[in-house]
Amino acid sequence: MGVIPAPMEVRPAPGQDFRLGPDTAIFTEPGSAEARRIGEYLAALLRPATGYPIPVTDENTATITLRLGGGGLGPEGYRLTTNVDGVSVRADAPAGLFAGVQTLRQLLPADIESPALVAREWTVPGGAIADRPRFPYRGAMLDLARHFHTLDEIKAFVDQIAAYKVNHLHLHLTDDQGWRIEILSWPKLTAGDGGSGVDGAGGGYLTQAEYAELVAYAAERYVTVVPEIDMPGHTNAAQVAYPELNGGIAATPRTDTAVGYSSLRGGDEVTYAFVEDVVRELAALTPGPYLHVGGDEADATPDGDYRTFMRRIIPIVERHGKKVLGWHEIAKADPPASVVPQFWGSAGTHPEVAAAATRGARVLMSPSNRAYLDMKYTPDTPLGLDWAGYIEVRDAYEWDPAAQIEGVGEAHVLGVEAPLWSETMRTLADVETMTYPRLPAIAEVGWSAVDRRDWESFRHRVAAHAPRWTLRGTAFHRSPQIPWE
Ligand SMILES: CC1=[NH+][C@H]2[C@@H](O1)O[C@H](CO)[C@@H](O)[C@@H]2O
Repeated sequence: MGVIPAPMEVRPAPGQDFRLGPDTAIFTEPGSAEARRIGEYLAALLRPATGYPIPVTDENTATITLRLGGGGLGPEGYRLTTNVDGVSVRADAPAGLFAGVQTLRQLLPADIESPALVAREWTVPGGAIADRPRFPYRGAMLDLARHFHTLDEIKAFVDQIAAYKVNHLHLHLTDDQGWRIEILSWPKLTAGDGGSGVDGAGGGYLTQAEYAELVAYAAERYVTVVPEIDMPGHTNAAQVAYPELNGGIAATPRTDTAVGYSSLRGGDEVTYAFVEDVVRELAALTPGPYLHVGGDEADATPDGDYRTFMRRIIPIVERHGKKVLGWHEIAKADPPASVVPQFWGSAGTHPEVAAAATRGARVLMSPSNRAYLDMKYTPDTPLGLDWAGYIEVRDAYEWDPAAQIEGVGEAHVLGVEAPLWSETMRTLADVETMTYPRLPAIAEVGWSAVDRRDWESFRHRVAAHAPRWTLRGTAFHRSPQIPWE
């Protein structure tokens, strides 16, 4: 069975396959609008290829049932049982139902992903699955600053990652080359398309209405949006728009990919008025619990200023009801335990991050030599960078988030996230080529128990996903490590 991420427990029941037919219907219990919406989502997945009407009903005669309650496997866990009479998905919460639906989707033949009718048998293998994630946070990050992606492209990306139970989308909205989110109280940030992007291509920005639409779209797929305003470094675009943020000197627009040269001025009160306005507006548009403040590569910020800055802005974010995420340098500001450092180094000893974990912080793991999907697969990969090394599929798969940093074990790990920095990626196809098949690998790293993970099994399972991506029009890299079908 080619399910990715690998479920916790699978008990096949030979001879108990369920066949979908023209009379197949989906039951969701009356009173749960969310369950009903998940039922409609599933029906919309099944109708095009099967050609069946697949009504969603609260009639208990349906053969596919989505029920809330009695799962006993936590907020994202589910139980999926299939026999000749039908398929039952049971979960304690809607997110678990949605996870079970993604598994059901993968239990059906790959042809189910076809947008057009495919005349064939549609069977679900008999058996029982009990499943729940190892870590609560499995994410992907899109860098909209270096090269912008339209709302529709980001929605397509959300559809794709939700299929692998990835439940967070981190949007890197601001950087030296561009500012990609409308802020009403600082309108010049997005004048001129928010900056032109790397090599002068890739300008653009999300209006607040578009951002709100994206957040809602993602939430319907149980993907939480995490917005990032990178500071105090990586701020050249803001300082081009507002010289007062740069001591009165207009910064020069940048389209190169250098880092570490820009900094907000920690000693100027206007800096904190700016942060307050930006955080206030963004927090109001973000139902998710996190706001990412960046904090990486603040080489132009004196250490003392960095600490002062972080100690002043962390309370601003928390006052607006959000938890702070920051790249792991934030740990040097001795932040409160509520702040989540996002680790982007490589495995080893990182005392400041370990100290934060000891104080009770949880760490989000994005080791750059494992999870950075902007790294080339091999030296001859046309797209991507190579400063963290080459990441073939096996490198993205064979690592343990609880064994990256000395002193940061299972209990300290919030989860995993795969960043896609976009210096060299301009189109959604570029992003997809770097994302597939490595993101399913990282999704399994974040979801599946260690004893359920095995490279030989994964490489064969992911090979069977290529027809799904092709039918969905998702580009992917045909890594020689995978026995593609
Ligand atoms: C956290 C972090 N800061 C840097 C680093 O990762 O590498 C990325 C490219 O791989 C680059 O785009 C980013 O600005």
